[in-house]
Amino acid sequence: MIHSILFFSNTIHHHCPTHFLRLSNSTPTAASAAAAAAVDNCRLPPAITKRILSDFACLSASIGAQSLQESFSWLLIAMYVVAAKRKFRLPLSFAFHFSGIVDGMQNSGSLPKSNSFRTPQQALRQLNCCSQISTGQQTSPIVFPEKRTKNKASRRSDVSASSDDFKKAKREEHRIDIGDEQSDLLGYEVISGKLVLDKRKTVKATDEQNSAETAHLDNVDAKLTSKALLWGSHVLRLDDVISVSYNYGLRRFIVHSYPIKRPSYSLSCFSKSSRSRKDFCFLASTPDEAFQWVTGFADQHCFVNCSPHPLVSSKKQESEILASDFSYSHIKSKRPPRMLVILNPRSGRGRSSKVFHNLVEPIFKLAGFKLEVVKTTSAGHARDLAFNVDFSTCPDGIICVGGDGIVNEVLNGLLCRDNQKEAISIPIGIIPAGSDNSLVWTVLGVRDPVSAALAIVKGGLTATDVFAVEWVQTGVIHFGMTVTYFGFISDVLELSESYQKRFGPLRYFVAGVLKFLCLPKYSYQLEYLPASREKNDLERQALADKDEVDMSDLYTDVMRSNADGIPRASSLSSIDSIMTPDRSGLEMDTTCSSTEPSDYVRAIDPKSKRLSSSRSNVTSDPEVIHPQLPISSTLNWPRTRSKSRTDKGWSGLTSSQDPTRSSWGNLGANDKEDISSTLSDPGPIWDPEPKWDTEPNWEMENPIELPGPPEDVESGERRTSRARMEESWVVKKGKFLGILVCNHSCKTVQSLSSQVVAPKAEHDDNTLDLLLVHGSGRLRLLRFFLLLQMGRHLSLPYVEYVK
Ligand SMILES: Nc1ncnc2c1ncn2[C@@H]1O[C@H](COP(=O)(O)OP(=O)(O)OP(=O)(O)O)[C@@H](O)[C@H]1O
Repeated sequence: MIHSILFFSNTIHHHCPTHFLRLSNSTPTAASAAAAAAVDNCRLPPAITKRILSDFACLSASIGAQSLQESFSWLLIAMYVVAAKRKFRLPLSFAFHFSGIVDGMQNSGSLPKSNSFRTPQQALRQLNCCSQISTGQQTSPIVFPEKRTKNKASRRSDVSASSDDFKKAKREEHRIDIGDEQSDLLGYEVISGKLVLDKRKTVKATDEQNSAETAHLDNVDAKLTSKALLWGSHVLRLDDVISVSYNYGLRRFIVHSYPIKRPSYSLSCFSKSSRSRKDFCFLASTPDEAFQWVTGFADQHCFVNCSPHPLVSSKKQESEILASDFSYSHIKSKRPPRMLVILNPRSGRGRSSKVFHNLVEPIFKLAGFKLEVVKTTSAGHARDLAFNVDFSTCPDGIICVGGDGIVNEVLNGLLCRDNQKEAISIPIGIIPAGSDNSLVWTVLGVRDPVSAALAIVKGGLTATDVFAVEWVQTGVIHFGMTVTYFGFISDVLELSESYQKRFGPLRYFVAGVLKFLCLPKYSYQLEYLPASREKNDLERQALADKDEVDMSDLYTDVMRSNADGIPRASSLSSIDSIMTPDRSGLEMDTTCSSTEPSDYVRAIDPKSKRLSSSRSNVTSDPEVIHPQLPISSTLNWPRTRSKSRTDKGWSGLTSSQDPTRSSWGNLGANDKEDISSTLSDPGPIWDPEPKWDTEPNWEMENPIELPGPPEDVESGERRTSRARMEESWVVKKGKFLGILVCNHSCKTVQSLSSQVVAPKAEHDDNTLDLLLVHGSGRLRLLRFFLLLQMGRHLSLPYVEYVK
């Protein structure tokens, strides 16, 4: 609405200058005074009121108005424009509320009597008409694009509407026009006609056959577009629709939705907007039209829960019904997805089960999901489940209900499987029900379980980089998607494990205080490869050389391979790239080690150094940066995005290259909860297309590039490129309070403001962002954490940020 009004005002400005001249004989002072009084009556926030009046002053000065009523129309437009700019929500009904205020003022004598107040839509329509005349073109964006599906409903209802209906429709006409003005935001029209919104709580199946029962109900113009259902002044976005319930042969169908409910302005400081279930029961004019409406929803990828006619069970009537009402073909709805739900009952202080069963499960049920729910019994259970699950039982994905820890376990379980190729393509859905849900908040901008469930129902995939951390002593690899720490935070997380039973979620605080009181000095040598443009170019070149196809291509392929065109099941995230352990581990200590940028970070503390059997040269100067060539030229070739090779070859290689290490599938004791749990980042853009229902075809050539050994034969050109990349390695040695390696910007979940830890980091940019907190001492540490809370930590002179 708001945007379309902005759009309209632009249209007016561009196409209708003569019209403005015609209106320029107004009385600005009287109009301003009346406007001030009317706006005041609306009780909007003072800042917005002020802005509206100043915008109105400019507007009326530039266009003028023939009458006070004209002025009010412009004033109302100014209100919507200001509200749009300020992201303040004026509901669609506000125009009517405002006109009521003006009428009230007129009746009470505070404004001169006038003809009926024109809504801005009417004013706009008039102006727009002029613009069309003056330009001689059809410029109005009001009109929906050509109907894609001609339907009987609209035509027939037009013809068959009774005169009463017609009068009612007339009454409602101005309302539906509001929806019309949003047409640019609402996509193309699928079907339109008359519908009755039935608000009766209990309705017998036979009631609707009796037209007397529904005669008193209002018949309104309704329209289903590719993005919303509109009726009267209501707009229901299809993104908020879960499913449609429908009985063949009836006029009635129910639209199940979870629209966002925003708190009223006065309460907006205290309560957040939330989603809650709303079912809208509609009656079409005929069963035939109802069928078409429901088919329209199915065409827009809404799940349709079709049932037989309620009387079909009654044998006596069956033949009659079949003869009269069941001449319909079946509605082709999307295939209900099958998923595994892994629920950590301990998450979120034991509230996760309640969250799932009360809030989330009903949504999945409405959407027809077939779920197998498994509750974890201990730490590590989720990883075992993901490691062992037969994908044919959950082809559409795994939903994690809990905090970041459970997601990380599932990720690690999947990536440790023999069939990684298939495993990394299994979508992971996340229902935030833990005490820390930074990943889903970070990557999708979703914090509440209902929105997360809705996002899963709607489909779409978000590709996410995955990094690997390797314990050099044991060779254990741990995967993560958020952040990995060295130094103080790492120690706190480790210590907190031992307080899990005693302190529960408070354990982080207890461990933090204890560690702070006996803060050690952390010395590290750190090696990293800064992400430079040159390096990125080289990498891109290398990838192009290798004819690389990434994950998104895979899903595109899957989409294309879908025979019936219904999109595939999806989830909140999928694993886009995997870091490989460095095969040259015999020569050096690495924490991450493929040539993905994330593996361009290595750090070693003295303890690791002692334990490590092999070590590259260490520089003696603590803060000296110098180029180094730490990697043998054949062993560190970009692998994650290169041509695929067999799964076994990949995991087998690690052990064959380095007998001291276990394979990738090592489910070692060092695997613990993702230490990303305190941090997150703002979400990416969803893949706009839902991807339900496409069968993955694992037999086809899988374009996912799994990590693998480098090509044996390399061109001289490539070798040169790599040598140049390796030359840029930076080595830092000294004391660090902490080293944070972030895969995304890490918005802190707890904070009210939206400051982030690593502002330049993104979840899918093939780089990791390093935050180096140099030095030692409690005061420094305290300052760092205090400024982190305010988002100003990067201003500290001892904090270094490297991409
Ligand atoms: N049934 C269980 N009993 C005990 N621990 C479990 C169980 N299931 C999973 N866990 C462990 O609990 C850890 C934390 O789980 P999760 O992140 O889902 O919840 P949370 O509420 O965010 O956790 P936190 O306790 O960190 O606040 C996981 O890493 C997992 O290893």
